[in-house]
Amino acid sequence: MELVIDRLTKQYKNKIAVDRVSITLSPGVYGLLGANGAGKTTLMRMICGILKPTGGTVTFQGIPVSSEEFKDMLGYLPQDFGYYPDFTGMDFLMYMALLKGINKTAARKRCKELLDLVGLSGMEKKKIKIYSGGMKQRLGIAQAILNRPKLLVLDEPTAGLDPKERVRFRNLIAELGKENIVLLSTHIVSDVEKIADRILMMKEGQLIFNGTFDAIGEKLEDFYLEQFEEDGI
Ligand SMILES: Nc1ncnc2c1ncn2[C@@H]1O[C@H](COP(=O)(O)OP(=O)(O)OP(=O)(O)O)[C@@H](O)[C@H]1O
Repeated sequence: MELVIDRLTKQYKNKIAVDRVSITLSPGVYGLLGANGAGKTTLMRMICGILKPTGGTVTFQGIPVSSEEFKDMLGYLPQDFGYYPDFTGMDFLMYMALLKGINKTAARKRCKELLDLVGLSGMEKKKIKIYSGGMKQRLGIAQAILNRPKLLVLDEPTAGLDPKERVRFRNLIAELGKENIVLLSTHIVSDVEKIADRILMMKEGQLIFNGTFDAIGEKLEDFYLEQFEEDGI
């Protein structure tokens, strides 16, 4: 299983948000690090086939990500995911499942299974407006994996998670990363150092590092800060 990104570029007027990024991903968990504005969201949206590149290509299993066929293999949690506050967790997941074309009986079974997996069973009949930030994030992850995606893309999924929720999240991601490609973005080093098998780093639209955590080890934080030092971050 391979996600092949080849010279991927996105230009907005006179701003190059993603600059000739080339990388091939195979199953595992990838942590995409970068300061605000580095181009993480733009890159992820192109990988998901929802933003058209200015140049370059993205293919998954040889299929262009702009194709309908690819959508069945993708799970995506956007940064600013719109939850419906008056929906219950179960209603929301069912709604997402039906949108993804899962039939009602199968959807009900899958939603229950997922609520359990993300530790939200017991909360499924409660309205989302009373959920904590971490609970909403877990519901977001549940909707992203409804269709058992082979490629899971999570934009800043660790925002708002407390330490206990972080552990739960890490275990869930590690499990999903065994057989699938999981790409998650963050600007916080400690969020990915224990989760990701590989670290990718972006700066001003370019991929400036691609390697294992072991290759930099405990110095990841220092290394990361060095890359952004001149920007005063
Ligand atoms: N629709 C747009 N029009 C113009 N410029 C844009 C647009 N979307 C993003 N940009 C610019 O492209 C650059 C990369 O933005 P992007 O959101 O991909 O970064 P990011 O690394 O995800 O940042 P953050 O961590 O803040 O989400 C930024 O300079 C941003 O201002």
